[in-house]
Amino acid sequence: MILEIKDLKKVYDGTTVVNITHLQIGQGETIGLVGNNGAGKTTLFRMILDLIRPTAGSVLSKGENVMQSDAWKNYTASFLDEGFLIDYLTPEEYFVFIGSLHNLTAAHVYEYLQRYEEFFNGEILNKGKYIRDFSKGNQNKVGIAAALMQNPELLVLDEPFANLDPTTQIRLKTLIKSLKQQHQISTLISSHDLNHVTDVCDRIILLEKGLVIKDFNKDENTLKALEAYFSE
Ligand SMILES: Nc1ncnc2c1ncn2[C@@H]1O[C@H](COP(=O)(O)OP(=O)(O)OP(=O)(O)O)[C@@H](O)[C@H]1O
Repeated sequence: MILEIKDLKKVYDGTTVVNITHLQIGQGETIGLVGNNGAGKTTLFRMILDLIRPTAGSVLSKGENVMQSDAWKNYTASFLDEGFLIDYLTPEEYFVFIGSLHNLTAAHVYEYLQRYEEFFNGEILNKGKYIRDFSKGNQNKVGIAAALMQNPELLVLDEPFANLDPTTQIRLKTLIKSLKQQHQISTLISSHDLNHVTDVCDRIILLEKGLVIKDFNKDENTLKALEAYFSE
């Protein structure tokens, strides 16, 4: 087990926005987190990454509380939003910087980037532009690729398909699936795209008003079941 959530609560202005009694995430699981706007997905991710503190409860990563240990930072990579990027760098500079945090040389980083040529679709590298001047979709590509580059054991992506063009969405799904096959990586993906999330994930967790309403392994009926749930 890589993650364990115990009695986790976040309360804003008297409203409980996350309320999860117990949740376990196993090694190698690809988990899709779905739920309508305001369900608490991003808040949950922020507590998993110790970006915000819970009102109560804890997140344990390999048994250690993420608020009290730094160990998880060595094997966890994430991209939640553009706040993770550094606007005044070019994508190349940003990748080299992130690589340096993980002891990757610039040469390693450039070698790694070649593998993502298709995903970048000629729009990211050698443009002579700063990250701030890229479109939102292309900024997302930079953030996602930088997260994948860290070769993490736990990968957390908040709405990675949003803002990507359909071609890149499909390429991202292929990337996530191949990562899963090659490494025992655990992945948490939030998404409003029920098609993509059921395609790529083997377990789906449905949040509503901060509560886990459903938690099930994917089978051939999952997409229909989710569509029925959300059309009620
Ligand atoms: N800093 C904050 N202060 C007050 N309320 C907040 C804060 N951050 C989040 N919330 C509230 O918490 C609830 C959950 O928000 P969250 O962003 O986690 O939902 P989400 O499931 O990620 O939604 P979306 O699908 O729209 O991204 C919402 O009602 C939101 O308004």
